[in-house]
Amino acid sequence: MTISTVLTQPQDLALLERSWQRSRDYGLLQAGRSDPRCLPPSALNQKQQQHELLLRYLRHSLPLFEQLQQGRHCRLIFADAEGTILFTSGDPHFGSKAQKMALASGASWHEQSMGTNAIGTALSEQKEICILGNQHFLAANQGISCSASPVLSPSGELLGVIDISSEAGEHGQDMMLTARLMALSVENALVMNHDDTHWILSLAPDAGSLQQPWSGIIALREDGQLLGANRSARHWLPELDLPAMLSDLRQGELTPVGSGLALLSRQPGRRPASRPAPEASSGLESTALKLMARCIPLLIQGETGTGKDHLVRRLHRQSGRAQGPLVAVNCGALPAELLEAELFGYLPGAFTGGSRQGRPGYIRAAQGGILFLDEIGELPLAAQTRLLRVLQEKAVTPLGSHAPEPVDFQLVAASHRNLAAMVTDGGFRQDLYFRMNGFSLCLPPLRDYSHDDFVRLVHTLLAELEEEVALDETALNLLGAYHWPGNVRQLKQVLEVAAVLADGGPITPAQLPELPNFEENAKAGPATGDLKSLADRLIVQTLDECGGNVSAAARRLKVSRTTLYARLKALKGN
Ligand SMILES: Nc1ncnc2c1ncn2[C@@H]1O[C@H](COP(=O)(O)OP(=O)(O)OP(=O)(O)O)[C@@H](O)[C@H]1O
Repeated sequence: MTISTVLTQPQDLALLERSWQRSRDYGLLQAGRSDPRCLPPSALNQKQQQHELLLRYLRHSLPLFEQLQQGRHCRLIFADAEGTILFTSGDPHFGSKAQKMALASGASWHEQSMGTNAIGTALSEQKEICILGNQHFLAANQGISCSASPVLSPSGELLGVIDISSEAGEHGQDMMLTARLMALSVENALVMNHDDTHWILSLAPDAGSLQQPWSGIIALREDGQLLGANRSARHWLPELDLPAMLSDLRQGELTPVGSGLALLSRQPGRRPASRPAPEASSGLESTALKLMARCIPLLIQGETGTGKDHLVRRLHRQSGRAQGPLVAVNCGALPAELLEAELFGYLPGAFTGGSRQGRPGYIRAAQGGILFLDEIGELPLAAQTRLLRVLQEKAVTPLGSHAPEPVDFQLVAASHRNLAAMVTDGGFRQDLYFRMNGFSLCLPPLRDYSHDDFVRLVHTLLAELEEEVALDETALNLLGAYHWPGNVRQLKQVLEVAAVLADGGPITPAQLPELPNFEENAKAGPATGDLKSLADRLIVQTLDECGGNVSAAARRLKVSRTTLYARLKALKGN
């Protein structure tokens, strides 16, 4: 996707008219209520997890927002590509009570439910947009003004928008610029911190613009393979021979390239290449890669948080299609009525409410790369039939067209649902199931990991943390005894929290956060329960074995005496 960086003026009447027309076609009434659809907390949490890196970088850029909008009554919002708000910050007093609720996390600002608005319209038009007061379609939203700027992934997919909303009369043009700067800084952080990044190539027309948020950034692997680029660098890519440049360029020296300048630097804090890669291929992965080389579809099954998405990204990086796009589509997150249009694309005017230019669709966007259909079990039957035809004919016919267009992509599908059972129940087409299930991988839940695999994963996750941190054996054993209903996602979060609490020292049982005890899923045996009660049992047992000597027990537990006394006091209190 390319984005115009020219500020879209509010008087872009053609764009507004298109959006108002779509709002009417969605059946909305101007005088209607502004009640956004709201996600339940579990679904919101899942979406926030999917964007956890992006949200982390957004939080890191908050000082920029605060500095630029100091004292203004406005809110900063991030909404994902479906228009769902995943993050808000800024003036908590801005807006009426209703507006506060409508601008809260979980609310959807897709045009379909909210009509013309900066978030939904920026997503539909895929460009920066400012919607002022009465330019909103719903009268109920006309008290606010908003500016939204799209955020792209390192491979150019639309991830969502950053929006700044204020009272209608208090909206300055600088808010659009702030939203754009925030979007650029988040995009740049995503490119620079791409897993595996060893080299950063900065590009700009002159030395003064180098390393500004709007200059080009390309992330490269140790061997010069492209990992990602920000939106400015994408214009330069066609004229660059990256591996050759990597051998010619000297680190830290400004070098003329085409009509501009390039600066090569090593990613700060990048660990030496000799350190084993945390994602060394397992036997299963190398089998999957061999099959992918023959374009055989893969089906990945596993509970939530077991690492399906992570695996697909690893496979993409190691596959012959690494230079091609990885287009990830969550079939469960797209509204059913939009799914076919988004997946298969459509011609201009194919249906009322569609973008005037038509859309290529995700399948064509995956040309030469991988199409990852997550939650494939949520695909409606009509879309299943269409997808089957695409796989059989290796061609896609966009909505409104009769001319099939050849496509070449690797299909990887994933589901946490039992698809075979869905086939039996008639919820999933059997022929599609067989067609896309060339090879099936099942990712085990964390509770079924062997001790060695669990320890290996813990070390991989620790190695990914920003700061190096050690984990003592008692804490490791406690973690191993827990049943991890949220799988790798949950373990990763626990380690992140514990690392912060450890504050530079090793993680000991004292730093492990309290975890929910979903007993029904717990491992059998005496070592079940939440971490806190496991830790308490261990403390009592150790103290017993040390004959009540607190100093000896603290030494054995590898915690300070003060920590042990504090735990004992809390235990007594209970
Ligand atoms: N092998 C791994 N190494 C390091 N991190 C991992 C690994 N597997 C998963 N993760 C991390 O765990 C979290 C959850 O993984 P992921 O999103 O891939 O799970 P999922 O099975 O796709 O979940 P869902 O079904 O809920 O979408 C992510 O933050 C991911 O980076």
